[in-house]
Amino acid sequence: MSKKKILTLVFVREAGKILLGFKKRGFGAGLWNGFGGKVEEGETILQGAKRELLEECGLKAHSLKSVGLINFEFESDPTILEVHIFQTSDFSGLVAESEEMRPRWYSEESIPFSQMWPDDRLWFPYMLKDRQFEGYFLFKGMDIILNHWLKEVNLL
Ligand SMILES: Cc1cc(-c2ccco2)c2oc(N)nc2c1
Repeated sequence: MSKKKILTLVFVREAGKILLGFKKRGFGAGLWNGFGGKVEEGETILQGAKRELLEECGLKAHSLKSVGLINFEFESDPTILEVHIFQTSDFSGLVAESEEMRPRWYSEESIPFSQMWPDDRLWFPYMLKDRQFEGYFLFKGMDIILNHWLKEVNLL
């Protein structure tokens, strides 16, 4: 029976730049990514996304826009990671490093895809154009995509 884990990812955008975090430890360590993690018991996905953003980089999101939903699977593990992806430009606070993440603003023209999960270069174009999408990726290890699909959707 395959288990499902619900995770969030939040990307902060401002003036042609996007805030990424360098993951310092744990799952995805050594890669630049959005801010997020597991949704805890008793919180909504939105609450979990805002909580992780605040914990990981010090920013408080006042609103989040849903941009994507991706199911990830690893060949070696039956658990499906259901990742809810959001973006925000409606935030306050000062960017701060945490135990988990080292934040850094990147120009949208120079995103470090070679130091990110390999799926990112496939779906970032949707997010950067504010187009909503759904997708599925089957991984072998951390860096080989065995199979995937992506489709644009219109949710709202
Ligand atoms: C397999 C996988 C997982 C995640 C993830 C972990 C926590 C939230 O998302 C990814 O994030 C990105 N950008 N690609 C990813 C691939």
